[in-house]
Amino acid sequence: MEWAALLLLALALCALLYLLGRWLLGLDGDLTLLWAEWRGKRPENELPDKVVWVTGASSGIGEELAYQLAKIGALVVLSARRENELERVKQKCLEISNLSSKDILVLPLDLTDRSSHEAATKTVLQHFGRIDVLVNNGGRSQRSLFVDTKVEVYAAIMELNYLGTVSLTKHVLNHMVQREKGKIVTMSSVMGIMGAPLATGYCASKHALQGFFNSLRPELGEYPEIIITTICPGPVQSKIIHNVFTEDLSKSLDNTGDQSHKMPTDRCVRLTLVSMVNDLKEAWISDHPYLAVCYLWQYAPTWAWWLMNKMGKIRIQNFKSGVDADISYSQKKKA
Ligand SMILES: NC(=O)c1ccc[n+]([C@@H]2O[C@H](COP(=O)([O-])OP(=O)(O)OC[C@H]3O[C@@H](n4cnc5c(N)ncnc54)[C@H](O)[C@@H]3O)[C@@H](O)[C@H]2O)c1
Repeated sequence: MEWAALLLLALALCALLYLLGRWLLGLDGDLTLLWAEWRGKRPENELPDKVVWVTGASSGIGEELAYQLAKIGALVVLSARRENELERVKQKCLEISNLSSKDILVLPLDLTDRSSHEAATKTVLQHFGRIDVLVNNGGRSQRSLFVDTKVEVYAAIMELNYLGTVSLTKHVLNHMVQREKGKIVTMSSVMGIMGAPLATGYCASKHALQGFFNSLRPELGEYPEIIITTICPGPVQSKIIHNVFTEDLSKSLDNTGDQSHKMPTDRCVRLTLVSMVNDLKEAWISDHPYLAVCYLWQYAPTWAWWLMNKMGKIRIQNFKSGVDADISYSQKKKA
């Protein structure tokens, strides 16, 4: 009788552990973020009529941000370098929302042309009278080994991902400090937390952003209504691989590989908006194994370094064989 009870207890424990494991494996964001999604403020209630400036709005995550913001009724500023692409995004925003043309400002902007950022900020203020949220989203990744990569590539990555973001933030923050309110949301990456081969420069630029914003936040202590949020996505479907820096500034990636194993763009953007309206300081948005590695990197770095060595070998092998560097971590290998 006693044995039977013990057996039943063991079986129940195994079932519980199995269910817990399945639940943990299904998570695609850190626990604070997923709690906020479940119990916190909803973007639909918080963002209507807010002026949200999105950089890198011509493709990928920035483009999807424009659509979800427009549907919710936020007033949007769309920035990137290519005006025709921004006009295309604006047209679609108008088709899927109740916004009118004046509610969406197309503002071409090159993040690396820092001398233009003050005037761009003034243009937004002239049009809308305020900036409630700046989303620093524009940026490019990297696929190249350090030994093969020219130093000029490192300078270009920092100029775009780091200095471009810092420069625009500076001008917009001046306005937010005058108003004593506003939100600055920056697309960092899980690569801003961990390190990964083939992305030494990209990781460095995202680590720089993390350090910068984590230091800026306490500098703004006397403005409790100015919120600094960094978003750390893992692999997400977008044009990022088409636009990566390689070992040479003049070279693009020959084979971009299949991207369908990555997190859908709309899910990443939804969780970004949840993070924005719930004033999260940092949010991790990723499927496994990157989400698990984020936790390890934060709480047990020795294990994370061991695991990254294993994953790193696969990344480099994939890259050299012409498939997407992250393909093997996914359940469905299509490439
Ligand atoms: N897709 C991912 O897997 C992933 C993961 C983590 C972080 N991110 C970050 O998300 C952000 C958006 O990337 P994405 O995945 O949508 O890639 P994407 O290539 O589809 O979009 C990047 C956007 O940045 C713009 N951009 C590039 N250079 C610019 C410049 N000089 N000036 C102004 N705009 C410029 C592009 O025109 C485009 O609109 C980036 O900061 C990226 O680092 C992406």
